[in-house]
Amino acid sequence: MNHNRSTHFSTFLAPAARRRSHSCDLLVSVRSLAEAEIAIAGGADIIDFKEPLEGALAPVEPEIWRQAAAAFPGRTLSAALGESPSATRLAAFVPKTFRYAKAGPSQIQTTSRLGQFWNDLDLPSGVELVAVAYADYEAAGCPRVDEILELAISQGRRRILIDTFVKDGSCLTDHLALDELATLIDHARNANGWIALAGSLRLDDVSELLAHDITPDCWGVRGDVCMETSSVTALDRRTGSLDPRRIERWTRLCDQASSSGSAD
Ligand SMILES: O=C[C@H](O)COP(=O)(O)O
Repeated sequence: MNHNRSTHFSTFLAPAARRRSHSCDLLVSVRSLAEAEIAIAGGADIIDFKEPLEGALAPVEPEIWRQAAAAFPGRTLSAALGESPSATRLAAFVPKTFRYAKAGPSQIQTTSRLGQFWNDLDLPSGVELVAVAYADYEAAGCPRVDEILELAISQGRRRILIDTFVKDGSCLTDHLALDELATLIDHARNANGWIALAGSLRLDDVSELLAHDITPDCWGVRGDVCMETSSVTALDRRTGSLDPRRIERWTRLCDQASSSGSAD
């Protein structure tokens, strides 16, 4: 974890603001109904459908969304739509009982084009867009995280996910320093936003972030809840099978984070 890189942010606000009324959700990305059942049994709050083999935010087949909507009524379901133009093409197919849809900003170089991209997504009315920002924005060819957060706030969008675009083993904190993350969370909270952190995070990373009072509204994970294989590549890990014990460990950590936050 790199704590000492230069920052685009000038302020570092007090941790108390970050912990205000804090409760913490766990989002687990799954690629099938069978995986969704494992994630639900392990205590995940948000079941996010995506195909990890195809990229950071790649969609599963819309047929899997439809089956999930029928199989898991009452659960909080999310669909990864991919980047543009896939997201634009798929938005209207998200089942209306899904709660969230995530759309990636890669190769959209300006905030004005990104704002238009979001506005053009034809999501069913009950499905809320989660605006995604990539910590490795240069590799993704999109605006910086703080610019995307600002754009989301200016459009009245509450949900933002900070993820990584390149899944090569580097993680969120290799691209964003602690003070940057703290400032982003405070900024989102002050605008009544909800902010999720992801990006090849491991349990140890999350423990360390929590120890530094980095307390988002949600942690998102795929790779670290998959079985460890003999292969060491990050791609193999995140495309492997889900490990129920690891999901439970993440759930426990989120529960602890929620209870310590709500005591403030
Ligand atoms: O939305 C969250 C992502 O699915 C996280 O995936 P990852 O932990 O493999 O980076």
